[in-house]
Amino acid sequence: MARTYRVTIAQLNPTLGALAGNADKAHAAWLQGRAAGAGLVALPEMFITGYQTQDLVLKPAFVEDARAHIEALAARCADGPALAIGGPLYEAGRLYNAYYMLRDGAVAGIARKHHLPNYAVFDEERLYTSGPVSGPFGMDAVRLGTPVCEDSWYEDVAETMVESGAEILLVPNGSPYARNKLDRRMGHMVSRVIENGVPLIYLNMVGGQDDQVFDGGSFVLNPGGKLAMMLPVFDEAVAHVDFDETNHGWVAREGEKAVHPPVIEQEYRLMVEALRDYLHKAGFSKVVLGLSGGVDSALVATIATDAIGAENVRCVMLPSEYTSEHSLEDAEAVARKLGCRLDTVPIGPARAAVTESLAPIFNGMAPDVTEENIQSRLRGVMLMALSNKFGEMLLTTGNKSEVAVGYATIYGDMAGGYNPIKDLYKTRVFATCRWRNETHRDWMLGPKGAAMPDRVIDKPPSAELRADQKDEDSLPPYEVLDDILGMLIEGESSVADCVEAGFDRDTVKKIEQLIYISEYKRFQSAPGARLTSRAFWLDRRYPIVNRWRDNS
Ligand SMILES: Nc1ncnc2c1ncn2[C@@H]1O[C@H](COP(=O)(O)OP(=O)(O)OC[C@H]2O[C@@H]([n+]3cccc(C(=O)O)c3)[C@H](O)[C@@H]2O)[C@@H](O)[C@H]1O
Ligand SMILES: Nc1ncnc2c1ncn2[C@@H]1O[C@H](COP(=O)(O)OP(=O)(O)OP(=O)(O)O)[C@@H](O)[C@H]1O
Ligand SMILES: NC(=O)CC[C@H](N)C(=O)O
Repeated sequence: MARTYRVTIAQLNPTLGALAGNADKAHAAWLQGRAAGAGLVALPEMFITGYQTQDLVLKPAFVEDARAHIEALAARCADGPALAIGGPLYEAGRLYNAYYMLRDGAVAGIARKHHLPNYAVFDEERLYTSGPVSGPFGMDAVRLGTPVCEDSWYEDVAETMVESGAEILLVPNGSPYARNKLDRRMGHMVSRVIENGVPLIYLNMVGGQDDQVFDGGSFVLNPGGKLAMMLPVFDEAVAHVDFDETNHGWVAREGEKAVHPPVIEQEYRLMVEALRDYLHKAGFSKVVLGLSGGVDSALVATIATDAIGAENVRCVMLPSEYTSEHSLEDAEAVARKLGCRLDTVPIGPARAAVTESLAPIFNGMAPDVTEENIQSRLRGVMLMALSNKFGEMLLTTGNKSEVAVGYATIYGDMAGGYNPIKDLYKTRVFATCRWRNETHRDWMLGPKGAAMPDRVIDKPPSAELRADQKDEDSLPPYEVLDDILGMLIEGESSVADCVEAGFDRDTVKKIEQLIYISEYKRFQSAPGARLTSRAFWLDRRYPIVNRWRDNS
């Protein structure tokens, strides 16, 4: 009689360092798999520790603790299916990124990651030794090869495993979202099944860790590359994959095929998940932010409301003499539509006190950006006071265009613990606001309908730090700025490339200069949700002091 084999895959959200909690999640998935008659329950890469551990994994006590939790999990899961889970392995003076097979109460086998990613946000060569390519795990009915994440982006590991008998490939991943990443993953995995003629399970985790968000989207391919199953993005899911033995080897039965939403929705969801996980995993349940009546803080307030609910979001209007009537009205309208609390804290009296204190030293000097920045810093002082008093994390609101050119006040509006829109260019801020105004999904805790009035989106952006100030007094229009930034940052293009593309050379040189001289601001800035493969922090590491300029 033809045999069948069931693998339960657990697309779950670990918390970095919460070893016992992650083990409990793995155990709960194992119970589901056991109840469903699975032969194996599989979890993603480094699930016991959470991913990415960065240098924490260089601490021997952490690795020993992770190993102890894996062994305890093996004992808990003795009576039922095998359990496969990622974790670190310290062996003969070397550290590996490993995938453990637990069976009959013990560690039955270990695969060691061979290809260590060492680009973008990954530094695995700094942390781990490249392992030898292992042969397959012999399970009850099948032989299973387990290339770990990056291993499956190359031909050799899967090929060697299949040559040594693997009949099914199971790829555990810690693969964070970046724009169009699913196409890249799919391209690599289709190549592996076509080259090797065996089915493949691609298993990713979900959830936010610092700036990165693991987007799930686990899937199953049959030989030839046909999709047999697709799980949703961002949701936790435990699914059963059934394989039938045929004359041509194992074939996965067709199952759920989730259709993933368009990029604008995925990225909005990502910013929501990133913020919620950052707060909850760090032990916060509430936030505070300055709501200016402008579009950036309106979007951040909306993301926060969708992530943790209006009752946990405090908005604060901190007007000065330059705050326009429409800003007051717009801040009020946004908070009302979202259902958030809005407090008003005028900064005039504090500003007068600072001006008076500094007057003897500034005597005879004309006002300049110093006085503008004092206002911004006083807002930071007030907002951090509220944060301290009420235990609400301060959100900062600079979009990627501003962060790129340093258009923000250090220790002023840059004050804050997390920036949900740090990797979202201003032109995308506008598009995202329009999209959210027209769209509501079950996972949004905020209200249906337009939370951001048209005027908030359509008015010319202004910092309102002096009379009649507009962003375009200091910067090119955002459509132009964002295109140039896209070339200089995402594309690493030269100044000559930008001129060739039709941009004015003086404008490009000015933007280049602003990017380089604001490196110190980004170094001191809050982390934020990573959307692209060129987000500020780990993807792009530039020197702070740098006198090179591109004279092309
Ligand atoms: N390489 C370096 N390494 C370390 N520190 C460095 C530095 N270069 C300057 N600095 C320090 O940084 C200071 C200059 O930076 P900073 O004080 O931020 O001042 P700055 O960048 O000159 O001014 C802030 C700009 O952001 C604009 N803006 C836009 C949007 C919103 C807001 C807002 O506040 O709401 C502001 C504002 O209109 C103004 O043009 C220097 O005085 C110096 O202390
Ligand atoms: N009057 C204000 N009341 C409350 N917060 C303010 C006020 N002005 C500025 N802020 C805070 O400082 C941030 C930067 O402000 P600013 O208005 O200068 O720049 P922006 O990038 O155009 O942001 P926004 O689009 O939110 O106005 C705002 O997003 C907000 O969090
Ligand atoms: N965990 C990993 O090996 C990450 C690198 C991997 N290729 C990715 O999906 O981004």
